[in-house]
Amino acid sequence: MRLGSDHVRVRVPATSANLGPGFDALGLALGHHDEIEVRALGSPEVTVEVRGEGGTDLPSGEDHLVVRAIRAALDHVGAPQTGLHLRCVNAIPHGRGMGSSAAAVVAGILVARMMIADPEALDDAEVLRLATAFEGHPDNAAPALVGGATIAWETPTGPRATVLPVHPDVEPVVLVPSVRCATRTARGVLPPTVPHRDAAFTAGRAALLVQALCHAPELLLDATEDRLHQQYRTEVLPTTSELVAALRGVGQAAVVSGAGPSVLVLGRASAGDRAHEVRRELLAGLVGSTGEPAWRELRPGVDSRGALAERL
Ligand SMILES: Nc1ncnc2c1ncn2[C@@H]1O[C@H](COP(=O)(O)OP(=O)(O)OP(=O)(O)O)[C@@H](O)[C@H]1O
Ligand SMILES: N[C@@H](CCO)C(=O)O
Repeated sequence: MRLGSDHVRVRVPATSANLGPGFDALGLALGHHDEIEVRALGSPEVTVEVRGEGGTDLPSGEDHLVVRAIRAALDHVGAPQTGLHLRCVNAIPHGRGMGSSAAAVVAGILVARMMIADPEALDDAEVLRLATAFEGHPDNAAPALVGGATIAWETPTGPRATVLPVHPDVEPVVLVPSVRCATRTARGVLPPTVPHRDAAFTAGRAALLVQALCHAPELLLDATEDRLHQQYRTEVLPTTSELVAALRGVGQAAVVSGAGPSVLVLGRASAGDRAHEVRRELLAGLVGSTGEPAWRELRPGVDSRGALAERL
């Protein structure tokens, strides 16, 4: 496979995985994006400029996650490697449960798709397969790639995903703390097995959640109950767990966003500003050690387009 373009741009959304009971399966694309512009260089060097999230703490060479994903995708289709210059404008917070790593990986693979002469060699099925190999699970990569709410699952021939028609009244709200928690840490506290009754309870809620998201948002509070992962994560996400419980106590469909520590509320646009006021009051009580606000609220909307890539 030869290269066909030396200058490409990709825009990729944040995502919230699990949505409560859909552990490693359900995900939702959010209207909050990273943008990456890449030029192939004649020389073998790699340079990375980052503005926004991660601007001071990401690697600036071959170890950068987007570069690693580009390299893996070029190798996958037998394309030659090349020097690269990346300009990243990052809005997705890192280590907060908003799918930053999946966004970086999907972006890198789509950069490779746009750079090669035959982009069909990296169709969506291949992109999801490669991204899942990086991530270990497809629940963030699927909505980052195709947008909207997705159910992703693994098969012997690779991961697959299907898009759900989200009811227009469903309004995602993300409460983002200033602290991070690595996904590896939040997966490390999960038990190897769970009681059968908890698995059965959660399977029923995951099925109900599909109906609630698509047709019956009034069921979202019941439908977002989970017994597979959130209770175990309290150990590493104590404030997140308290906030989820407090919000659920006042009728808001709050869950841990991805592996945390952010909280996702599946709100309703028709509910007006009262729900926002309740969240503002709860968050006002959560301040950092120096008195600064420790949490912020994002109302990003659902991204229904997924990642966009173009040759420049
Ligand atoms: N845009 C990016 N460019 C380079 N590396 C990134 C980028 N975004 C994330 N990363 C890497 O991924 C790490 C965060 O990944 P992690 O899986 O822990 O959290 P997350 O993806 O933000 O959350 P979650 O998977 O729970 O939604 C960062 O610390 C950084 O190393
Ligand atoms: N399903 C994953 C999402 C975060 O990558 C988890 O909860 O660990």
